[in-house]
Amino acid sequence: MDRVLETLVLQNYEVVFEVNPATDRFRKIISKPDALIQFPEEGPMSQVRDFIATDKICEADRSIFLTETQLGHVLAKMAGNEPLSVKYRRYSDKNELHYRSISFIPGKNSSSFICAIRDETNEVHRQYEKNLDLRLKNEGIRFIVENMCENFMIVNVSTHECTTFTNSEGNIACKNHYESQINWFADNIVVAQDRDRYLQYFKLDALMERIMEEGGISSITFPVNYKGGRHDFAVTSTLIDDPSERHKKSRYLFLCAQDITSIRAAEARNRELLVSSQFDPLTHLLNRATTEKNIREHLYAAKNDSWNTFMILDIDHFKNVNDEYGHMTGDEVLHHMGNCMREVFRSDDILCRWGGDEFVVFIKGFADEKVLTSRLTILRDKMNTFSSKGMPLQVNLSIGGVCAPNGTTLNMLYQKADEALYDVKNHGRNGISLLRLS
Ligand SMILES: Nc1nc2c(ncn2[C@@H]2O[C@H](COP(=O)(O)OP(=O)(O)OP(=O)(O)O)[C@@H](O)[C@H]2O)c(=O)[nH]1
Repeated sequence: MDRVLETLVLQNYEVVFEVNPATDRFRKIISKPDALIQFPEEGPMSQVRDFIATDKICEADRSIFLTETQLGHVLAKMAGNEPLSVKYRRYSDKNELHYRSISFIPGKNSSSFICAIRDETNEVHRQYEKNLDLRLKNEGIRFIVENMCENFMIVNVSTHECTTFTNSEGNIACKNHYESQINWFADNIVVAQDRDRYLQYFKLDALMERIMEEGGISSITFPVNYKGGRHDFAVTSTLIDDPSERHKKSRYLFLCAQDITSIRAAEARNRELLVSSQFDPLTHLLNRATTEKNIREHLYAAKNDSWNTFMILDIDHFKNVNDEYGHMTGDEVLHHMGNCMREVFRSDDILCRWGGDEFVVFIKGFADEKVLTSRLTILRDKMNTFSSKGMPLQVNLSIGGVCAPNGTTLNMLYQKADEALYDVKNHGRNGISLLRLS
């Protein structure tokens, strides 16, 4: 068998003919026993073409097959030394699509050429699967880059070769060596004070270990100089196996870098908003709405046999302070009141500016009048010694309060404390009255 035929056999051709172009007749040279079509030993070449063109060929491929396999077309191609292989698809008896080809190879002399038929279905499937994996992988990367992060890096952990995708600059992908890339970032964008922390974290072995320790994903945030300003970047890393290399698994490190500057700023704004919605800006005590909510939550959750204390603290003749010393001094007094309350009560107590010159203290699970009175006395002393711009200004407080078991509603607590306060106001102010509900 000559070399051409040997090659054809090795390449798994099912049927090989020698064709005489002068007579347009074939002579069968090789026919594998499992060949799909068993052709006669010899006959007109048109018989082969017609048979294939009618034998369950895929409709879309028929006319191109007939055109490309015409003798004139075949001879013209071979004269130009162009290899000619016509691909076509046919359905099997089970209606499965098979990928086949018919190839035309020049013979030793111009009096004959070789025509060979082959089934390529398995190869096409293998190629398709590989392409599908690659497509899926690329689609996945594109999705992540477009939707989740601006910058993305894939590192082959065996070769340390890395590809960096930069979405902010129009999906630029560049190949590099992992360590060079990390060093480039360290030299060019990472803020100097964080350089060591950054380099330490991104040492490949250490990072891979950390990913495993942290359950498959590791994240870090560090500041960078980027787009002409200081930005916060969050980098999230994970390890994956390359899905397209089934037999020889390669590990890849995926790193997503997200600019979280605006998210951080929004979080800070939200925190500020939350604080300003809960606190009184002048005294930094809780405002009335938050206090009512917190007290109700406590009353709802606390044990029924516990006792609480609710007190209203009112500055005496505060209107006179404003009128005599001015509104600014009045504000200073209110501010001072807030500071004194924080000094005297515990951080766990609910301290509130209820409104105007009226303050509220709610003490959870505590109702010892003696202790409370001594605390209130300290508070009154502190307010008495208030001075504005070196000028002493005596500020007196009237305090009404109630110690009550937990089942008492907030409305009832307020009402009883207000009655006690009214009593103090009616008896010359500057005093304390604590009721005990049973
Ligand atoms: N400086 C200042 N004054 C305020 C503020 N809020 C309310 N006030 C003033 O607080 C004063 C409260 O006056 P009143 O309710 O008559 O009470 P009072 O003068 O303390 O009189 P008694 O409670 O009866 O002793 C009013 O003049 C309000 O204008 C504030 O934020 N700053």
